[in-house]
Amino acid sequence: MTRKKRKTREAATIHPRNKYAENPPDFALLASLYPSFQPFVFLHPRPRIDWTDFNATRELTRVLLLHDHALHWWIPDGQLCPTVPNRSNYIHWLEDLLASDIVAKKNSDCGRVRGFDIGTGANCIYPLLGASLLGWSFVGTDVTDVALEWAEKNVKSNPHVSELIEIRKVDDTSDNLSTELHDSVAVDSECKIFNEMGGREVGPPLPSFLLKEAVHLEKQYHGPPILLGVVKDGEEFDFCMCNPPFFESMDEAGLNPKTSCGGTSQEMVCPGGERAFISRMIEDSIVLKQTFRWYTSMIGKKSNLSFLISKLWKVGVTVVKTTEFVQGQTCRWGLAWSFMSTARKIISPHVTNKSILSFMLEGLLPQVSAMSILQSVERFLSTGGASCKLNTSSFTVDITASVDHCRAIIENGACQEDKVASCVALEKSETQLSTDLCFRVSVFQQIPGTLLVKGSLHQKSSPSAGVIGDPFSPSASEDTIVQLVNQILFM
Ligand SMILES: C[S@@+](CC[C@H](N)C(=O)[O-])C[C@H]1O[C@@H](n2cnc3c(N)ncnc32)[C@H](O)[C@@H]1O
Repeated sequence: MTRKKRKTREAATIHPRNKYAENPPDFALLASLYPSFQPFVFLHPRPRIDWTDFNATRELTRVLLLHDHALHWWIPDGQLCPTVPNRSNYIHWLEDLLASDIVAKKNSDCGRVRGFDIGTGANCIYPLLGASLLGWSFVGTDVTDVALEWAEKNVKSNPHVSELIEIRKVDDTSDNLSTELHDSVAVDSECKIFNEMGGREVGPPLPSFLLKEAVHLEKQYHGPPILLGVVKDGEEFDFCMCNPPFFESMDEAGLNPKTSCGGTSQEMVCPGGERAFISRMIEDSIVLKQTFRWYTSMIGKKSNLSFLISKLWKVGVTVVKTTEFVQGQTCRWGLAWSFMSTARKIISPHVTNKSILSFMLEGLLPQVSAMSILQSVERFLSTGGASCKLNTSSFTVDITASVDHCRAIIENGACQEDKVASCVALEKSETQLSTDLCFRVSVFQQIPGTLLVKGSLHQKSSPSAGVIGDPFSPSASEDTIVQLVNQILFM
């Protein structure tokens, strides 16, 4: 890539609030201000450092943290050395996620944001940046003694933020506990599904496909606990973040000869690489659900990004967001997911007819098209016993269903389709089905990755339409439709 192209690409991807977006580090100025940095700076033909020299990159990080963030910082030889502009991008992306109303906000800790940094490292970079830039509080975890010792040192060297940061040791031996927790969830849920198929109502089960994933994923990651077994009872966080061990082996880790940011095998490598590590994070998040408003991780390989996104949709998250972090020739991705209910963007101010409701679906995979959404709506509702007509030219599905059908589908929405059929069949035999809802679901393609979903109530043949307090009143029906559409889309 030419320098000009690289500069344009970087400018396009560095976060606009990043301190270095407009003013990249000025090596000549820093060298004149900090004599210890001078020996590492080559002034001609333009000021630069040797990125393959660990001492140079560490000194650059030290002076940047001191000069721009008033942070005192150091790491021992060979530990992973973070680049400040790049790590700041992740913090600002999190800030955007937290500020957005995509998922409901938590009312924790008097509005103070609380984060959880998985694998904070000796450098403790994310808690230090998050606390100093934005006043966030953090729990930073790690497994190695050197990381825990130096993370503590880096926190204590900065009394202005030290109250905000707790360094927590991950107990290596507690992996059994985490595995047991996963196993007990799996067994418990399997029992629930078994009972339900026997015709007994025993509460909403976890979908069985999720259990297969859980068992499958468990086989891949055999490291120390990540979230489950580390997060304490009753704790809640606005987000977790993670720069995981990306690689499966040290050979793979040494593939970029153009930089030397160090990194020991404990920091860089885990069996199964980042795919296994983040898969375990996903698995933990299925159990911890709303303990975190956002679960996030950095991803190093694009192929893993698509693998993990499809995994997330399968386990029933409500939203997935991604971003790209580019620095120099390094490109990384950010992946975020949540189990919180998504805020529906109802376009009601100018819509007087409240029987039309619409909301946006954002952050969709490219392969999730308007037609694929409509086809899943049709398939899902037909299996549940509703009558559906898909119109491929107007991008609509017209649906006629009883309110009981709709409710059964909503209540059993986490079931697989074959389970829904049996749930609804059960309902049918026990319930008097009298009230029909006729509604249309339309899907409009917005910008790539964003669809507008509209649910409109067409007619309703209830004798008690409009009676206040009637569960089948128009507003209850609208609510039913919106819940139903949400259920279908996020199943
Ligand atoms: C790639 S380093 C990231 C360090 C730092 N956050 C950064 O961005 O520079 C990954 C870190 O995760 C730690 N780690 C590995 N497995 C872990 C686990 N199960 N829980 C917490 N930390 C873990 C490693 O010791 C290492 O410090």
